[in-house]
Amino acid sequence: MNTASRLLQQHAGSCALRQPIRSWRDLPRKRAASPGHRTCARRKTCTSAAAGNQASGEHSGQKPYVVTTPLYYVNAAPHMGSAYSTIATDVAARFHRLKKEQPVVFITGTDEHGEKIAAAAEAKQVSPQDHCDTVAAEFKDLWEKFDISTDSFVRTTQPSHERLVQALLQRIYDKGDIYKAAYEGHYCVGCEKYMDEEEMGPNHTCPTHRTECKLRQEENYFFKLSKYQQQLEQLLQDQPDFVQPAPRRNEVLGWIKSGAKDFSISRSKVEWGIRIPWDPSQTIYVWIDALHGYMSALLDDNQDVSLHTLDRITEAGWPADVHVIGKDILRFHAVMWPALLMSAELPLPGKVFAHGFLTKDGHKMGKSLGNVLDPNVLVDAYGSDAVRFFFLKEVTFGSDGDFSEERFQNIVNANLANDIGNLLNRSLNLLHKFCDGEYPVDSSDAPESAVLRELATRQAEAAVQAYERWDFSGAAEAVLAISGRGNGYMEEQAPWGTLKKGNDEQKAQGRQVLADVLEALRIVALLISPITPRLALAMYTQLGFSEEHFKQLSLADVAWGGLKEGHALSKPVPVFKRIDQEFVTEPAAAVAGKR
Ligand SMILES: Nc1ncnc2c1ncn2[C@@H]1O[C@H](COP(=O)(O)OP(=O)(O)OP(=O)(O)O)[C@@H](O)[C@H]1O
Repeated sequence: MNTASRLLQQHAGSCALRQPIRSWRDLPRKRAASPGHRTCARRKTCTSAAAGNQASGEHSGQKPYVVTTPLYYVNAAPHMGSAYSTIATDVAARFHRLKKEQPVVFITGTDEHGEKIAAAAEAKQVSPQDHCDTVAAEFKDLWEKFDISTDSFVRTTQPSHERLVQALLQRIYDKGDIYKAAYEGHYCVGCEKYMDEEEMGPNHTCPTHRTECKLRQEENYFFKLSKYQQQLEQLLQDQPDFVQPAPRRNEVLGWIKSGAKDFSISRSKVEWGIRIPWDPSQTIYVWIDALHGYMSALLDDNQDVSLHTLDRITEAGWPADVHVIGKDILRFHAVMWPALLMSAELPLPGKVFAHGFLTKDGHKMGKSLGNVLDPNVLVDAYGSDAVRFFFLKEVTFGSDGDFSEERFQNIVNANLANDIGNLLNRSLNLLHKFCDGEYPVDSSDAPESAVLRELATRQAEAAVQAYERWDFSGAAEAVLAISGRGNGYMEEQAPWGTLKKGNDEQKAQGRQVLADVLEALRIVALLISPITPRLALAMYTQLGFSEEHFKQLSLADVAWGGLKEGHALSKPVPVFKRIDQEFVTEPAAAVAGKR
């Protein structure tokens, strides 16, 4: 055992008693105090239905559902692609909170070391740490604007993270899975990685960053990935869902079968990084450093970390259930990360979901290329719900999608302002005019075969199933089918006529139509709440419920029968303002939509 290991072990013995590992059993208290949560959207606009599930302590003793976004590289400000991953992960987190099966821990953060960061800082003539502080704050601010319900925002420059990475690598080194060797290869600074021949375009160009990958030679430490080839193959056979969607799994299996090559985990010439614990002349390769962030996000910022901590990492909530990533970083998450964990004998994440790219003119939007759509411009002009809704409904999760502002405005107006917002406004107006603003019957009195009850029940099931399989577009479509039918039903039944001029029986029918439409809209609000949390809260408020009530909702509440006779509904105020303004982005790709 080398000195560093010995020190780590001694440290383990002394600090374990003094400072127990943060346990997910402490989450309610920790959550309120965590730095990520201090800046999270929930503090300001707590629009998460069922956001209170952790605070209530109702899940004590259960492992949390842990879901992560990539840790974004702070080489430049966030763009719509970064926001896309984060919004999608937020939807998954919100949906799981609604299920109330487990507490949920939603992790995001920033990846802050490496050559590209040092270069970006130098270009601005600031220190790397100052640069990271500035850009990390931009990410946090953006997540707040987008109502991202983060539980933990991890930064890879925080002390607990640095200690955890060192402890974990030391364990792998002590096991004999790391060795030193000379390396020569073509390096892409944009990707911060050596590229295989088959990954590069003509003249050794990186297809993503469109720059030449320069030939480099250095002496590095290597991880014996090859030793884990069989175990990795077995993982993908035993857990076919480990990588989703299916084409990505096949891609990963192809990589593994074609030979899992040992890879370099250190850099000899990069100063801005975490030192290799047994050889401080080298720094840890930024990608290896960043992957550990998913684990250190579960620790307190300044927590002491030791080998002992690693042994008890499950008490902090590890493993993650799902890593949501873009398809560009699949190899790191689906091959390298599991292999490192296998070597360290720690539990593997449950799943890696790799979504597609938002493209501009058919090319991946990216910070390095600068061909990005500024999410601040969109969210400032149109609000969080509109942007969240458009990208989740219009881009099939897992596929690529382009943006067009014209299509954005059309879709959002048609679906959110007209189909949902107008229907609620019209029916509430009628309710105030003809029923004194009181819900006229018990919604559960409608027979199960009643048009809207039958449809809403069926579509709710379809929406829940779609969320479960990460088909956010399908979930949105299933919900819109309810509001769409609600509009049709209003037109067919025309309750305004019968309520005004009908006999008693016709008036009762008119009231029943309004009651059914409003109950259907309540279900719409709850089902769409993971995607458009503000709109959902506004709808619930209009339906006469408090924010507290909204926060306590669970999936069980999608069952027909929530609105009761005599319940007072609020005066109608538009819940979603129609967009009627000039475009705020440059003319972008002409056609949006699914591919
Ligand atoms: N165009 C995009 N579409 C969808 N997601 C994206 C896009 N660009 C980045 N992301 C998300 O961000 C992750 C990569 O984060 P990173 O900070 O490296 O961003 P980047 O813009 O791709 O950086 P760079 O252009 O410097 O390579 C992706 O895996 C994905 O989750």
